[in-house]
Amino acid sequence: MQLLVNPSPEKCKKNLARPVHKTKQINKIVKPILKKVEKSGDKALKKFAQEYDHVQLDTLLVTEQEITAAKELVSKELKAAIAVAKSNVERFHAAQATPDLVEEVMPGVVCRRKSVPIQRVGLYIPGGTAPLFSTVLMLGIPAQLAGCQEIVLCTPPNREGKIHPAILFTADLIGISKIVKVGGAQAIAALTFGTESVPQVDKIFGPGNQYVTAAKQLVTKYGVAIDMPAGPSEVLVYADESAVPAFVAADLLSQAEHGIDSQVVLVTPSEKFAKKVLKEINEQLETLPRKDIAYKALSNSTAVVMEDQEKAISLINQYAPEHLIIAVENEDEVVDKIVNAGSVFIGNYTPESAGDYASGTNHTLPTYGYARNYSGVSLDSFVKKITYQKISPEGLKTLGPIVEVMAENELLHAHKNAVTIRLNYLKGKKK
Ligand SMILES: NC(=O)c1ccc[n+]([C@@H]2O[C@H](COP(=O)([O-])OP(=O)(O)OC[C@H]3O[C@@H](n4cnc5c(N)ncnc54)[C@H](O)[C@@H]3O)[C@@H](O)[C@H]2O)c1
Ligand SMILES: N[C@H](CO)Cc1c[nH]c[nH+]1
Ligand SMILES: [Zn+2]
Repeated sequence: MQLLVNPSPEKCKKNLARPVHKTKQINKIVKPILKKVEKSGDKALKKFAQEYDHVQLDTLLVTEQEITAAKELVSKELKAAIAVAKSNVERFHAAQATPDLVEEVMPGVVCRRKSVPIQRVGLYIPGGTAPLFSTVLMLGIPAQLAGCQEIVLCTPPNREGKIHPAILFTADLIGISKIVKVGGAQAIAALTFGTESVPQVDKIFGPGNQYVTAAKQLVTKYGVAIDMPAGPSEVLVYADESAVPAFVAADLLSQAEHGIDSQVVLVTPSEKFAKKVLKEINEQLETLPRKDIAYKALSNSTAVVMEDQEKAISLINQYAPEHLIIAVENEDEVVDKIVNAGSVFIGNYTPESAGDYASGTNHTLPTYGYARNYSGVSLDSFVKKITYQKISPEGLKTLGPIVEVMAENELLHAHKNAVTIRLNYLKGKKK
C-alpha cells in the first residue's frame, strides 16, 4: 500500500485510479461469449463451464435432491446466523416499500402512481473465488418482497459440478428453486437471451468479477435491464486519531481479500496514524488464509494523508467509494457532507463486514465510482412505477385548452385534435 502525504489533486487521481479499467481487453473476451450463448444456448454454456470452471456438466439445472442434500451439510450455527441476517435484511427492505400515491392535480384531473414488480428477474451469485451465499439474501429477499413472478438464480459450479451447500440452503430458505449452474459472462448471456435451461429475464442483478460486470453492461443493448455495475469490492476508510489503527487495518483487509482487483483506500489527517495502520496491515495480513489475494489488492491501494478536512471530503466525494467508513471525531458533520458513496459505516464499532452480512442494508453496491450516479440494490430496484391518469368531462374542460395551445405551438395538430374532438362533443357538436 502506497503512502501519499498531502498530494495534489492530480496525484490523487492518478494513484486512486481503479485497477481494472481494461474495458477493451475484457470486452474482447466477453463479446464472443455473448454471441456463442445467443447462438448455441445450453451447448455453449456447457462448453464454457469446461473452459472456465473446469467441469463437464450433463445438466445445468440444480435438482431437488441436490437441494435436500445441501441442507444437511450446512451447520446449525450457520443456519442460525443466516436466519438473523435474513430477518434484518427483510425488515430493512420491507420498510422501503413506498405507498402508491394519488393526487388530484386540478379538479377532475386525477393522477396515480403504483409500484409493479418486474416480472422476470435473474440473480447472479458470485462463486469464483468465494461462495457468496450472503448475496442470495441481498438479492432474493427484495425480489420476493417486491413480488417478482419468476426468479432465476445463476452461480458457477465447482470442479465437481456442485454448488456450495450454503448457496442452495439460502436460496431454498427464501423460496428460490430455479437454480442454474452457470457463471461468468455466459450466465449473463443466458439470462439475456434465454436458453433451453435458462429462462430469459427482464432485469439482471448481482455483483461479479470483471467479466460478469462487462457482460452486464454490454447486454443492456439487447433490451434487458441491469441493477448497476457492481464489480470488484472496494472500501475507503476516513479515520483520525480517535480511531483504532487495528480496526482500520482489519476493515481495509476485509475488502482487499475479495479479489486481486479490489482496491482499498485510507484517508487520514495524520501521517503518524497512517503509519500505525500500515504496520497493523502487515501484521494482520500474515494471519489471513487469503493473504496472497489481499496482498495483490493492497498493491492497487493507497493511504492518503490529507490534513485539511474539506480537501479530504472533496477527495472522498470524487472517488465515490462503494463502501465508506467514517471514524473521525466530528463524524456527524462529515457524514452530512458525503454526496457520493454506496453505503456508509459510521463510528469505530461499525465494521464494513456487518453490512456485507447482517446489519440489514444491501451489500450489492456500485463500484468504479458509479456511486456518483447509481444507488445500491434496494426494494425499488425490483419494481417499476406505472403512472395512471383519469380525467372527468369537467376536468377536460379546464385542462383541454391548455393542451390545445401547447400542441398547436409544437405544430402537432393531431395531438390538439384528440382534445378538441372531445371538447366539441361535450359542447354537443359533432366535429
Ligand atoms: N460490488 C458488489 O456489490 C460486490 C458484492 C460481492 C462481491 N463482489 C465482487 O464480486 C467478484 C466475484 O468474483 P469471482 O471471480 O469470485 O466470482 P464470479 O462468479 O463473479 O466469476 C467467476 C466466473 O468468471 C468466469 N471467468 C473466470 N476467468 C475467466 C476468464 N479468464 N475469461 C472469461 N471468464 C472467466 C468463469 O466463468 C467463472 O465462473 C469479486 O471481484 C468481488 O469483489 C462485488
Ligand atoms: N463486500 C462485498 C460487496 O462489495 C459483499 C460481500 C459478500 N460477502 C462478503 N462480502
Ligand atoms: Zn465483503
